[in-house]
Amino acid sequence: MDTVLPIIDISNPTVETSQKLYEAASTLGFLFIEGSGFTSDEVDEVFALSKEFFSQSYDEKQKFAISQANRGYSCMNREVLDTAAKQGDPKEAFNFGQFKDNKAIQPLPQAFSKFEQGIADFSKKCHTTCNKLLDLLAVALQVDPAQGGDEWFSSRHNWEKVSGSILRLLYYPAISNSDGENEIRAGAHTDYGSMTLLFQREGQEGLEVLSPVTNEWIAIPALPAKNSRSCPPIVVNIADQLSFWSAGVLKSAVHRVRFPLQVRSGVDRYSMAYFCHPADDTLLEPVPSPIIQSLESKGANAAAKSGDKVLTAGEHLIGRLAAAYSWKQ
Ligand SMILES: O=C(O)CCC(=O)C(=O)O
Ligand SMILES: [Fe+2]
Repeated sequence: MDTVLPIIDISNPTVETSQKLYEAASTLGFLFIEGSGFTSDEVDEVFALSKEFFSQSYDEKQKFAISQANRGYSCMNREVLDTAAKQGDPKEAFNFGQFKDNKAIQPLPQAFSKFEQGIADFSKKCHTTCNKLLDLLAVALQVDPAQGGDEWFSSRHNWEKVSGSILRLLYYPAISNSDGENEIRAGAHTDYGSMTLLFQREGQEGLEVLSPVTNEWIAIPALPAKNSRSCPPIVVNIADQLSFWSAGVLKSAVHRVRFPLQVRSGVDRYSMAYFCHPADDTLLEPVPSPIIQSLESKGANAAAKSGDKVLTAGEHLIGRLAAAYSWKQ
């Protein structure tokens, strides 16, 4: 199928798969994966819980208001993704932090606590999928075997270690106003972690990517599933920390959500994002890759090269969240 993004099948990955992934990651920074192993049933189940939670009253949801640890409910206009914007994003979200022994480390509303194990499994599967993609990127980057080789990235994303990884349910209610067509529902931003998986629903499009190649906004479709068992292709995007590690060779592209069709037809958008982060104590230092070293690139980690202090993943995240939620640091 022709789409604006490549669709990469990761069910039986080869060196060619890792090349395709690298190609997409180093140009647009966005791609679709299929053959991920997620079934439509397991994805639909989490979307159903999401719908149930967001349909509750404001007061009910606010009992789980987002904390500085970035867990819980973020109400309409709470988060300012584009920090240059005057007002917050007209969207709602619920963030699940890490799970320990399949239990959330945050209070959960009833809509979720009854399915805690299922959400923990889903979150872990997202994390495992990201680690599979990270290994494939390391193959393409020919990371020095003596320094971690194909597992250089994934060894920094141990599921058991404390990290900023978040499973986020998103809800963009249809807003009927005349200029709604241009309404920005999630301000332009890059993601903070290493990479993000995004689950969308057919007929509820809205994601747009600012192409690092042409500097034009590209509308990302929501594609149908390949067969009745598997879930629709999942959007994958490179985020800031992979860009840091790769001196900007892997692109953490700016993206946003803007309602085109939905507003006219009055359809809500539900999406789910898994923000995969390295362990908090991970140093954001250059990846030992001959490919990166051979490319002349002014990357986000230029500071590291100039001898400045190298940030840890945890330090970097605190700064970004403080800006989006006006937390005091
Ligand atoms: O809902 C979407 O499609 C995108 C959300 C997003 O980019 C984010 O939450 O970082
Ligand atoms: Fe994002």
